[in-house]
Amino acid sequence: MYHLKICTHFAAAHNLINYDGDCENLHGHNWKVEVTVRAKELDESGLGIDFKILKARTKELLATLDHKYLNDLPPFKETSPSSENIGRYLFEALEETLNTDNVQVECVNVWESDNACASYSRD
Ligand SMILES: Nc1nc2c(c(=O)[nH]1)N=C([C@H](O)[C@H](O)COP(=O)(O)OP(=O)(O)OP(=O)(O)O)CN2
Ligand SMILES: [Zn+2]
Repeated sequence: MYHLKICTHFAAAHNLINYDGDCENLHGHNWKVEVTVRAKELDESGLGIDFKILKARTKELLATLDHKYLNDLPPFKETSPSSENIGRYLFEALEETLNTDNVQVECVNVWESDNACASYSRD
């Protein structure tokens, strides 16, 4: 099994809901997003999936969050935009566009600062 990872980022504002503390107030982050996929086999070029495709699909998705107020967006209208929930949203959206017989999204890491990260993967 091959494991491929790309890293990109987006900037947005949010506030945690049902949270007792200063993070319930409007604030922002430069989130770093790492997407890992696994590939069973390589193509004739020796690639599990082209990093260009992985980056393009991820960036296209992150563009819908970039420079937005996350709480106003449909995925987070009823769901607190924590790094955990952002990770799950990205994971499920990327599965839709990336998963094939050969390639599956394995993990999404969402870093909200240099020292705090939430990861989402399936059991
Ligand atoms: N498990 C999680 N915990 C917290 C999340 C989260 O998404 N998942 N998010 C927040 C807030 O978004 C907040 O912005 C983070 O606040 P804080 O930890 O205080 O971040 P700092 O960068 O200010 O950290 P310091 O180490 O205090 O400088 C909170 N928790
Ligand atoms: Zn925050």
